[in-house]
Amino acid sequence: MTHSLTPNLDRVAGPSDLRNMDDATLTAVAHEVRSEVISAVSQTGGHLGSSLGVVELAVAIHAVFNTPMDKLIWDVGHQCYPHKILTGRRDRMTTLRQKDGLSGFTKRSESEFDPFGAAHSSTSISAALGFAVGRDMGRPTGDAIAVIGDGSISAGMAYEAMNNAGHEGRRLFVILNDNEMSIAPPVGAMSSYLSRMYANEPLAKMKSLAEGFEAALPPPMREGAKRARQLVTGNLQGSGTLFEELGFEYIGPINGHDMGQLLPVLRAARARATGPVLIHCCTVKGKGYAPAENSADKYHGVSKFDVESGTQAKSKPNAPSYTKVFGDTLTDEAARDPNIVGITAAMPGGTGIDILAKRFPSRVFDVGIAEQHAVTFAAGMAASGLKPFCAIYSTFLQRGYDQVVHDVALQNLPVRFAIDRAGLVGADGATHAGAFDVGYLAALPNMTVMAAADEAELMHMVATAVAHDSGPIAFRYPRGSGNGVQMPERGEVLEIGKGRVIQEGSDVAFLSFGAHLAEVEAAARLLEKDGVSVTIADARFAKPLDIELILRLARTHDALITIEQGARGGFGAMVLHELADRGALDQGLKIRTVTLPDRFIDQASPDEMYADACMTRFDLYKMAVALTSSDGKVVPLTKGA
Ligand SMILES: Cc1ncc(C[n+]2csc(CCOP(=O)(O)OP(=O)(O)O)c2C)c(N)n1
Ligand SMILES: CC(=O)[C@@H](O)[C@H](O)COP(=O)(O)O
Ligand SMILES: [Mg+2]
Repeated sequence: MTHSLTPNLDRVAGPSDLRNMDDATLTAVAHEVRSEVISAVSQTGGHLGSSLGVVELAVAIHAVFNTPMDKLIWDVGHQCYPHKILTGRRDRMTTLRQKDGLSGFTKRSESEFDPFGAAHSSTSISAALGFAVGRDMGRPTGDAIAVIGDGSISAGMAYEAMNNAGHEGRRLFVILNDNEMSIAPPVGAMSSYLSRMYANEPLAKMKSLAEGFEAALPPPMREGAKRARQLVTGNLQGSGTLFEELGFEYIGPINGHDMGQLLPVLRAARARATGPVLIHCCTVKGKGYAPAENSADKYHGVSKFDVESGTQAKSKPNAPSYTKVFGDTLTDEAARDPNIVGITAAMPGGTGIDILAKRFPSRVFDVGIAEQHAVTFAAGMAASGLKPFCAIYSTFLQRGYDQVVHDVALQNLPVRFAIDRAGLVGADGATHAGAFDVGYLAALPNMTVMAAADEAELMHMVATAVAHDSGPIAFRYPRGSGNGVQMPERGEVLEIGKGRVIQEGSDVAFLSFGAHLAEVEAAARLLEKDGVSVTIADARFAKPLDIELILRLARTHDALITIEQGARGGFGAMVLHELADRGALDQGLKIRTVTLPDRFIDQASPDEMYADACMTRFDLYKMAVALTSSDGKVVPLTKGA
């Protein structure tokens, strides 16, 4: 007879089962959930460290609150793996972040236990407050609980929400999961403030509990709470934390791995709260798995790994990553130009800004998860005469859009936007797909927008951005490694608004913008086998466009196809506007725009996602054949269907 390694977890089909368990069994369940998370992520890769840090929290919250009637909202959602295991998705954990599998984040369409989707940070308190208002206005919904990390609570949205929640005074629970880590070590005054809050206090003590909460706690904790409050505030009224000033009842700090603290505190809070409550839990990122706890990044995001040793299976790339090429090139440029500075919003490693920071630490600014501030901060620097490189992933820059419009473009300030993770990124799925930046940037007066076709082009674009002092400029490049092309010694300054012709043909012209060029070249090889003569051009710029080149391609070919790794409303749309305005579409030109479809694409490998988007070489080939065939029959792509 075989014994299950998870006898207690095996009894949990859903959170309601937790509510019939005693505290010791809940502790045992947490232990088993932790091994289950490690085992699943070792096979799939994913956000391990953050998930390991909230195992006890997930068990305790589901045991105390009445989910799914009560709405549990995980900020970012990257720590939701224990929650998924406990909410009926245990048997699908090895499909995490894969095509047709479980999302790596919370997702409304996936489970009734995911009341609000996430992946971008700092939205949970706003959403929870929305649910609280819904409840108070008679909607069939219970309590609202937001769990937010110390990194994510540094963002403006979280304060906007707390400011509003304190004013509303509605019953609402915010659990601050404070592990003293963002992706990188957290930065900023808020992070220092949180550290000070528990630096001198044993975790078991309560700093400031209202009388009602204290009374509801078991006697030893009640005494500890009172004592701690007196110690810190000198009186029993005990106000003074930032959260209290914002109108929250503050409970904590407590040890977020000790069920003996978590369960009574949550029960007391649930029994007594009348307004917004903030429960400050101290946790350890990577808790319970030594390789994670001991690593510098706490295994924030890992690839598949060997559980015994913690060694991750990382394939050796044939070419440097775009991120590294950007970081190295910017550092070389910065060595020549002391006005260059770098800005990142909590992603120093992800953006390659850490390379610049290593060489010129005083010229790099990590502002925390604060993209809006990052953009306006960069605008101020540009106004002062510096050359700021604001390096932000395409999707996260969405959060700073008004700042790009109002503070940068409108004032024509030369902020350089280095837009990493452009296009489809794979396992993080739709929330992280860099689909919209070309559309939202190219729409802006004064803005110059470039996309790198390969890593050498990226070097040229960094050099071009350094030289371009007359207004804002952006360049985009994808996640992952380059194509292994020959790299120049140094990037060349490109002529603004000029594309390049890769090969001349006569039947069909592919006008590519950005990193899909290699796929376009592969399509051209297929077409040439069929005797179709193909021109390939790399537009380099979506704004300003190389009108001369585009008009020539339109005049001299039967068909023109634009290609970009972005949504509709981007490069292709800019080309169509220009051609239409110049009357070039009046003569029956066959033109098609290959873009991402008008729908969100779920997680899969980038190749699978581009196949789903009908953007493979075979799709391009079929489109070109249809456009150039003598009967003129067009085979429409199925995108958007
Ligand atoms: C708007 C936005 N910017 C950046 C990120 C990238 N990001 C994901 S998790 C994370 C760190 C979050 O830290 P914290 O909230 O403390 O959670 P922890 O990983 O420590 O559990 C960052 C910067 C994001 N998801 N959303
Ligand atoms: C949750 C989150 O937003 C980040 O951790 C993100 O998953 C990082 O993505 P990269 O792996 O592309 O840096
Ligand atoms: Mg953290």
